[in-house]
Amino acid sequence: MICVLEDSKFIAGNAVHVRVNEDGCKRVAASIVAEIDAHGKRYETWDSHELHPQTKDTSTLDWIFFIDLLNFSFWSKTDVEDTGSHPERFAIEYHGKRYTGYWSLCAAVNRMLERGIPITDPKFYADVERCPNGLIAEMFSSATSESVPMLKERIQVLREGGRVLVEKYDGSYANLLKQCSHSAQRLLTLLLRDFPNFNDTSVYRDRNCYILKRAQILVAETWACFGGKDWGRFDDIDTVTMFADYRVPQILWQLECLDYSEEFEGRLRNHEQIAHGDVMEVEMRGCSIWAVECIRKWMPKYALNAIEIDFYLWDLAKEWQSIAFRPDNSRAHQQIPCIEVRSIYY
Ligand SMILES: Nc1nc2c(c(CN[C@H]3C=C[C@H](O)[C@@H]3O)cn2[C@@H]2O[C@H](COP(=O)(O)O)[C@@H](O)[C@H]2O)c(=O)[nH]1
Repeated sequence: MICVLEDSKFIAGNAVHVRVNEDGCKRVAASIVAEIDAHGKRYETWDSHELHPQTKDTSTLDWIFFIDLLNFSFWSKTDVEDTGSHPERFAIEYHGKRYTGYWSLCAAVNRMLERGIPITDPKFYADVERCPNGLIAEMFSSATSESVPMLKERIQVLREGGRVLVEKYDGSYANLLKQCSHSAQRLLTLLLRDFPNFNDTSVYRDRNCYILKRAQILVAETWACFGGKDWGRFDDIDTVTMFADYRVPQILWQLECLDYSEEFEGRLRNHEQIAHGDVMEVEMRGCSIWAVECIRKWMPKYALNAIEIDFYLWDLAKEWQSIAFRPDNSRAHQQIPCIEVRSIYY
């Protein structure tokens, strides 16, 4: 039985280097409530992002699956200040604009589709003859001197994802969804059973803990893209947790929802590359999931689920990154580097 929530509660209850700050979570809950009072719900804006597909059909499903196979590790060793716009950090040029981070992935995929290459069709990217490694490398051809991180691993993950969809689900994500009876937990179970690359777990104090960042964001983007209906209908969507990436923990610390030990904060500020599975990394990821659950419980006025809070925090983190808050006396304006872990899981 998969239970990310129970595992994150276990991690948060035993963590030494990361602490969930209830007062900070309460303050953030109040600020999200104020934001919704003023501007309405944010997650309903999935379509508003210019690089997200506007059509709502099975090709959109295959776009989302393709993206969430590759949705990991875009942080840059070149852009040390993490401005997102360092002139030499890996970037994809598309329609005259440069995209970095997660958006570079979306731009790279859309650029291929516009060239008439069916890159998101599982039958295509599973086929080494029709879709050789060089074509995938070409998809990620950078506008700068830095190339996409982990290209070799991205190709391996793509081949596995495409092969399993072809062999078990007749070459489409839609057929996988059809076997889930509108259950997010059923989808997570099938993803873990059939696609090893989604198996994002870590051992913490001898317990195997599920984190499942890319598997859960796949559910969430499917749900958000289709507005919770049709292909996006999941009757248990509220059981999906926040997705433990490297961007949301950063803003959770800035918003004082997470507190770090001096040792962990020092490792982050020294830009130490940390191994996936390091105890402090697992504590950061588990406590981030638990912090969002704490924010949720302080919002009786709006029954937001963890996905909606996550999307709000991620979009806010990207806004703050773009205006590069300079350090001032409040922690909210201090930058803290994202954790530097190279992993196919986030
Ligand atoms: N927890 C969480 N992690 C998310 C996202 C998204 C994209 N979400 C968009 C879609 C709908 C929403 O409204 C957002 O606009 C990407 N990531 C992760 O971040 C990292 C990339 O960061 P950077 O290098 O700075 O771009 C990488 O691990 C990637 O997997 C999210 O929403 N939540």
